[in-house]
Amino acid sequence: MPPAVAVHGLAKRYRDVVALDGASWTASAGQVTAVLGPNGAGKTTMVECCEGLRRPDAGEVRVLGTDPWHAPADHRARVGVMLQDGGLPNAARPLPLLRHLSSLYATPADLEGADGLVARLGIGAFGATSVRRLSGGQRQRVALAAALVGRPEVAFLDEPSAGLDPHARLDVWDLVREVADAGTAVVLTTHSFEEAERLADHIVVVAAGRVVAEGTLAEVTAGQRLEDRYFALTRKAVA
Ligand SMILES: Nc1ncnc2c1ncn2[C@@H]1O[C@H](COP(=O)(O)OP(=O)(O)OP(=O)(O)O)[C@@H](O)[C@H]1O
Repeated sequence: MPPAVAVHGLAKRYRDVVALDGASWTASAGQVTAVLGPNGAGKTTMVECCEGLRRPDAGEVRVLGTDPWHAPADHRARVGVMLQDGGLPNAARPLPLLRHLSSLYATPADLEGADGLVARLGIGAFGATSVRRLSGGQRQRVALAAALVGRPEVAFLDEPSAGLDPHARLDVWDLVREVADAGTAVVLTTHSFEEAERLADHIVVVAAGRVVAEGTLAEVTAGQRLEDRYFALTRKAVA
């Protein structure tokens, strides 16, 4: 089976800033792929190119076999997206928003059942509060539910657990694992070694716009701690 996400030689500049400099990696169905790298390494730019939100300058991106920049609406319906800033409308209230999004899909995920996204992510407690009044962690939970409500075949999650309290982090990890086990290719960016170690089937380390390591945890770490390997791989790029 071809990879759900295939990125080859991806390059992107913003004026005189080289954000991506020939990055190549893949992500597979049924796996959690964690993308790690220092601030400014190019992770968000890379994921945005995969989401069809940014046009690459060079290289090739295929998501479910399709070029996301030119993808039709039916492709976008197969892809879940959680942006770093949440990307939620400020005036919306979480429950009506999620119900609306759910109604756009033929076979949405369970939203309000006992084991639905609202209960799993503790959204009920603030389901009627407008997004602008939510805490950062509450917004993130709503954004994650919005990304998953359509049962996507590929889910791009930009730092899904950053800033969450320890209980919420565990809830998010359990949910992400289940979603991947059900067949979704989950691609998440993270700065957490613990998150990558506990959750990732596949790890991509990015530094200065290039992929400096890719593989299973065992392949990437080669017997070292992930943290130590990460510093060795990325130190030169941020120096
Ligand atoms: N819209 C933009 N205009 C100009 N420069 C940008 C823009 N977006 C990102 N950059 C630059 O591109 C580089 C890569 O940024 P990007 O956000 O992709 O990194 P990142 O790895 O996601 O970082 P972080 O871990 O801080 O989220 C950085 O130097 C950043 O300043």
